[in-house]
Amino acid sequence: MIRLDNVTKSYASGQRPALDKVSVEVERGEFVFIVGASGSGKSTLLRLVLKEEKATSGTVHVAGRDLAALSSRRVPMLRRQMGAVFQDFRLLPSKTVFQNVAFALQVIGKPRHTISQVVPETLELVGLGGKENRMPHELSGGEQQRVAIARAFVNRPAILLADEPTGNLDPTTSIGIMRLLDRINRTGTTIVMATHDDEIVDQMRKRVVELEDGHLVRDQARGVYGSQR
Ligand SMILES: Nc1ncnc2c1ncn2[C@@H]1O[C@H](COP(=O)(O)OP(=O)(O)OP(=O)(O)O)[C@@H](O)[C@H]1O
Repeated sequence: MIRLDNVTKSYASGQRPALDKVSVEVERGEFVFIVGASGSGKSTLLRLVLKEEKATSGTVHVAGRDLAALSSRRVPMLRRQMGAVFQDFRLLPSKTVFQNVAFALQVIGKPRHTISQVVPETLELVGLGGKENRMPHELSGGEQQRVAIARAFVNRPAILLADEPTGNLDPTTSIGIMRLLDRINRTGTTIVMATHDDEIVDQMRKRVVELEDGHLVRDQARGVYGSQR
């Protein structure tokens, strides 16, 4: 589903690369944590998969396509197969919960009757049934992240990328968000999540890929946060 072969990403010459000769493969339906200290390259890895950044060398394949060979015309097609959620939620503040989620379908041209059916279903799935008309500022942090997850998942993408999705949430709320991501993963969606949250990684016992200064230093099935090398 996702494959990086010997990928190096340098943002500026003279600086050490953000990723240095990283090779990793994620199969369809997997749940993978990317862990590592601040600056180790986690977000860079996710941005390469989203084709928001270009690898300096090496190749990135997503859903069978070499991203370097993908014309800019085809990028929207690629992005439709991926949802992304972030630490800071990134909701549209002047739109309701419903409108925030519906927007993701409007921009890809889905008809109104589909939107009016799929958005409430997805809000129900993430535990926000009945909150369609709230504004983002009327929601707790955990609820705002649920809206962001609904927006990322409403088009049922094959891949969900999450960059520190629990970074702004307290531990109890974070557990709820992880349960939701786990449920989405069980529907067959591949999930790659960058995180600093050791408790969550230790509880979930999923595959753990650890980065250190841009190097992949550990790839462990049913891993924990702390390195056991
Ligand atoms: N747009 C950019 N321009 C220049 N350097 C960058 C850019 N983005 C990231 N970097 C550098 O690349 C390295 C890896 O950053 P990255 O954001 O991928 O790390 P991270 O592991 O996600 O960190 P954090 O946990 O703090 O988000 C860092 O040294 C960072 O300063």
